[in-house]
Amino acid sequence: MQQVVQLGRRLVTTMATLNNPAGTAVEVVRQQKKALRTVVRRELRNFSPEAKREEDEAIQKHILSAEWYQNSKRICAYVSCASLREVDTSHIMADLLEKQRRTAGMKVYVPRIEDKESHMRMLHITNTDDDLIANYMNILEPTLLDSVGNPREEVMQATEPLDLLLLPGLAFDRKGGRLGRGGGYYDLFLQNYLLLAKDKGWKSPLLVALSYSPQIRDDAVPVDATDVNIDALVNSNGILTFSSQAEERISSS
Ligand SMILES: Nc1nc2c(c(=O)[nH]1)N(C=O)[C@@H](CNc1ccc(C(=O)N[C@@H](CCC(=O)O)C(=O)O)cc1)CN2
Ligand SMILES: Nc1ncnc2c1ncn2[C@@H]1O[C@H](COP(=O)(O)OP(=O)(O)OP(=O)(O)O)[C@@H](O)[C@H]1O
Repeated sequence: MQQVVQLGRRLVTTMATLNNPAGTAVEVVRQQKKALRTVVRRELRNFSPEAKREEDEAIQKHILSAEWYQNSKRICAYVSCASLREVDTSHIMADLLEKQRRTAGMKVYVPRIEDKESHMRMLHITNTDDDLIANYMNILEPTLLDSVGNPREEVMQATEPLDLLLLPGLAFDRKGGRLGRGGGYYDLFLQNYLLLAKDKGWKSPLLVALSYSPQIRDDAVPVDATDVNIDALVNSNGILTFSSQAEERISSS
């Protein structure tokens, strides 16, 4: 029965792509993304804990000492999840929250997923002890209300622009292409935020991802029209820049 259903599905897909040539390319990219995710997940599982620890330290050290990071006041970061084998952000989060306590105008936001349709909000937090709670995937996310019961400020409603976004991801190429985990959360958020920034006449935030060495691919990662390129990629050897904005803000600092 299962086989019949699968055959049926394959036939529907084949017919859809025959009738719609544009659908072919979309489906090919979707399959390429799926295949690359499988390869990179496997490589990350085989990446030794020692190598991981070493790269975690080097990547965070690089960011913490960079001027483009130190000069940013309004920042979105991700709360790293060990079971997803993500580059650790605990030192960065601690630094950001400590600086936020003593710097007027500094704001730190982290993601909270809203539903399974790629909606995610970036909410303001002040600490990692009381403000975060594990979601169904065991990722720590902000609670909806702060400690006194007020709704948290969110990036899409803020009156000032973001300077910097630190992004997770599964695979990256050497030209700014980024492959996420397949939820489309960051792509949709970035699309909406970049539209808002344009509308308000704000300059775009710097989009910087963090990556272990097996996640950097020599071949281009598969992308489609909804994927947003990153400006720069921090790895254990330093930073790779991909855009003129990154060259201006990073290379010169
Ligand atoms: N730390 C962190 N926070 C984040 C993200 C992230 O990638 N990292 N997100 C970025 O979008 C959003 C959460 N989205 C996610 C979407 C899919 C998977 C995922 O596929 N996880 C497993 C497999 C599936 C599962 O357990 O259900 C995996 O990748 O192995 C994880 C997070 C918002 N917060
Ligand atoms: N801007 C968008 N608007 C609507 N849907 C989107 C948008 N971006 C991505 N999606 C949807 O999300 C799903 C996953 O997309 P994709 O595989 O590119 O995600 P990803 O890059 O791995 O995830 P993420 O952006 O969270 O890192 C796709 O079905 C896609 O259509």
